[in-house]
Amino acid sequence: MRREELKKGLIVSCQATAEEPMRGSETMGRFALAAQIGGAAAVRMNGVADILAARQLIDIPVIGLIKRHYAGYWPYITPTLREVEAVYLAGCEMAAVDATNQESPSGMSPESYIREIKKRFPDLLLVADISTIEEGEVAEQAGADLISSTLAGYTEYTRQDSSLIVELQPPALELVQKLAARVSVPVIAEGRYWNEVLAAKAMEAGAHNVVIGAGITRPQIITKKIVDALEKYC
Ligand SMILES: CC(=O)N[C@H](C=O)[C@@H](O)[C@H](O)[C@H](O)COP(=O)(O)O
Repeated sequence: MRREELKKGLIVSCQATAEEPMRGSETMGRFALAAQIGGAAAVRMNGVADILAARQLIDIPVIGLIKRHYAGYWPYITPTLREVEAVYLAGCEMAAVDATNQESPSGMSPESYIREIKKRFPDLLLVADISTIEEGEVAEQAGADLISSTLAGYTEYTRQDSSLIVELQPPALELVQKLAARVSVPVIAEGRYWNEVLAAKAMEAGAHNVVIGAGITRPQIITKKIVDALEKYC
């Protein structure tokens, strides 16, 4: 797939951790199908089983990733070449990888990690998941095809000093705006965009795409947000 073929607009992240009630590849595949029916430009899926389940049902592009924790390391989104290869072999057009400055189990800097992935998998579109503008610029120079704000607010150096848990903080819209002005590759706004209002703001800020995950595919969180909003009436 060529980068120009990715339609602008919404990408739906269909992910659930082992503790979540929607966990199950069949369910994730169905979320992906619902996203396609609703008109999403692409989906973002974690793990080979979920990717394959989606692949059977949809023909829009799949951004694959594998979340894996290596002891002693923080990066966990497709952190080594082994996970990139698995995503590639599962048939994804695109792969999302950690491109932050935190020490990685790959043993490589973000720059050499991206260069190595592009060398080994030249036809895989590479989405660099970053947390700062500088990381985005380095990722572009190294050859990333798209830059996503996925990890803004999640790295040690971007965590906000707030009593709110990070998932409930506002999205990093300013970062998206600055990044879109600084890099020439498409920017994806991702992380804490809950609805169409925030998604539209991301597009106005210059994003090519906006990813919504929890706001569509984590019903227990959607429920809790609404329950909390109604608390004063109950
Ligand atoms: C930080 C991290 O691990 N983000 C993950 C990246 O793949 C997913 O858990 C998020 O759901 C995704 O980025 C979409 O974000 P949100 O669910 O906030 O719309």
